[in-house]
Amino acid sequence: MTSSFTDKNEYLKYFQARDYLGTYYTFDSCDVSENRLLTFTLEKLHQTFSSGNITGDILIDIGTGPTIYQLLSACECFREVIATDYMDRNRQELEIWLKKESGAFDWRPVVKFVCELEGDSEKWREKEETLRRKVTQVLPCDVTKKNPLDPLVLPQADCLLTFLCLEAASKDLDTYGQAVKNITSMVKPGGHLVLLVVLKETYYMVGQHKFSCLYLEKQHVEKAIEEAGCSVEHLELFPNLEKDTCALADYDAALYLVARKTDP
Ligand SMILES: C[S@@+](CC[C@H](N)C(=O)[O-])C[C@H]1O[C@@H](n2cnc3c(N)ncnc32)[C@H](O)[C@@H]1O
Repeated sequence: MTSSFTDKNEYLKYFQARDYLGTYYTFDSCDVSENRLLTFTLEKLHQTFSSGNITGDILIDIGTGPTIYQLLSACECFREVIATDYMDRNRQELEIWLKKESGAFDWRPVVKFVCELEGDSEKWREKEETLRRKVTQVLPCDVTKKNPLDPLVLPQADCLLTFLCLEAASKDLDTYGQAVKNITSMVKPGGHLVLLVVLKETYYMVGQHKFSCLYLEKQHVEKAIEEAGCSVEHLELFPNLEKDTCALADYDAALYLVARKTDP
């Protein structure tokens, strides 16, 4: 595959949930600290959601993929969590974990890490059950549509997460800006957006396949957020120190960002 944009058909053909999980979320020694981006992200999510400032009825995660790590801290703060993804296979993988079916991916090292941040790693079973209970729907979604959940229309969410999705789904900066607007329309005025974005990345690997990523600089993300009627409340950068030694992805840094929707 060339470095050109990975379109939806290629995602359907080549993005294997198990390869993705195996590459980015499997830990040889059950020690999550070997994945520095993941531990950074979990720590930031813990800080954001343990503050008690972001709570409400509905949390929507856009482009959940086959992963649950991003929901572990947040699920404590909302009555209901709605997971979404473009691909059936990812949604199925998620359902397997939610329904505790055989062969479900083992998220225990990650769940225990989050419970440790919350003060008691022994509570991992409770945490898993809380998340399973709170995820009420796993829905198809396409961020390039004006209503990403089309034809469904949901009440606006109190908070929306999107981790490592929009830069994978957007072929250029205009599409990215529009995708940010599309997902922001799903949030209540005064509600929050929490994003994890990789900067200056051109590709990431899933199994043997290379997936494109829109090359984004920090100011591109800030501009898109502001043009979607949001103001940035918190922003942190995480440098990729393994850029030259790890061929899995070529991002320069990851950006963790919390914004508030100010315009209706
Ligand atoms: C790099 S994965 C991120 C998955 C997960 N959020 C994580 O943090 O690991 C990118 C995700 O974006 C999804 N995706 C790609 N194009 C999309 C689109 N147009 N609308 C919604 N999701 C899309 C893919 O199916 C995939 O699950």
